Amino acid sequence: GLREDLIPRHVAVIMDGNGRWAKQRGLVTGAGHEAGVRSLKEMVRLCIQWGISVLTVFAFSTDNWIRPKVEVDFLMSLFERALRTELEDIARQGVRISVIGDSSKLSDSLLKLIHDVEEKTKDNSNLHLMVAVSYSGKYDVVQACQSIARQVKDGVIELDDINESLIEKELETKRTKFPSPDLLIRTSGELRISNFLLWQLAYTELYFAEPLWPDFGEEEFAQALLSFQQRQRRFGSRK
Ligand SMILES: CC(C)CCOP(=O)(O)OP(=O)(O)O
Ligand SMILES: [Mg+2]
Repeated sequence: GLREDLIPRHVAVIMDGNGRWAKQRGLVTGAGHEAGVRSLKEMVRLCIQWGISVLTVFAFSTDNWIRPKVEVDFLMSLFERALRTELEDIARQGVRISVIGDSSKLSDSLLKLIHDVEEKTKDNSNLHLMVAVSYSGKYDVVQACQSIARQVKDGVIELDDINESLIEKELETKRTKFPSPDLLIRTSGELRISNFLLWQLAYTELYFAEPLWPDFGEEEFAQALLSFQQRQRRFGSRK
């Protein structure tokens, strides 16, 4: 069974397979995304139950903007609907929500809602849920570089001040206690990172699961954690 002392502090999830899940059932893609929201709610409940501190989920990539407009519009309205309907539950569960990603492409109403939810939940300490929307690992590194270059240009820092910890202070994950995921889970059998967190995944244990995201529940999550607990993490050393 799961060992309390070997629970990962930060779990990252690439929630993949919503479209295939809907197709298998002869449903429209949107039904798959709605099932995906239900799956995320269950994952949040389990993270709190098992004492995981940070959960970062890939909800929409900068590369997803090229999907059909009808699907992009549906997903953006689903994010808004989910935030509004779940806000009470999230607050009651003591979940802090942060949204990371390139907000320049999001609607004003979604941006305002995100700001309100982040403000309202900023002191919650049960689980820090970071939702990556219009996010990509390369975007994250670029925005960090731009911020650091601006500080050098403005004379705020010297070139010699640029090091790994300064970059980590500029990445979008700067807002969380444990920025580097201990475990990354990707569902639906795809074996790739797809421009999710990049810098932060340097020593993350990778776990690929066959089930489609809407079918990834308590049993599947427990299996992923069990696999994590059986790994010997060396961080480059010789053991
Ligand atoms: C936007 C993202 C969370 C949706 C993940 O599922 P998906 O639409 O990529 O599903 P498929 O890979 O089955 O098409
Ligand atoms: Mg996919």
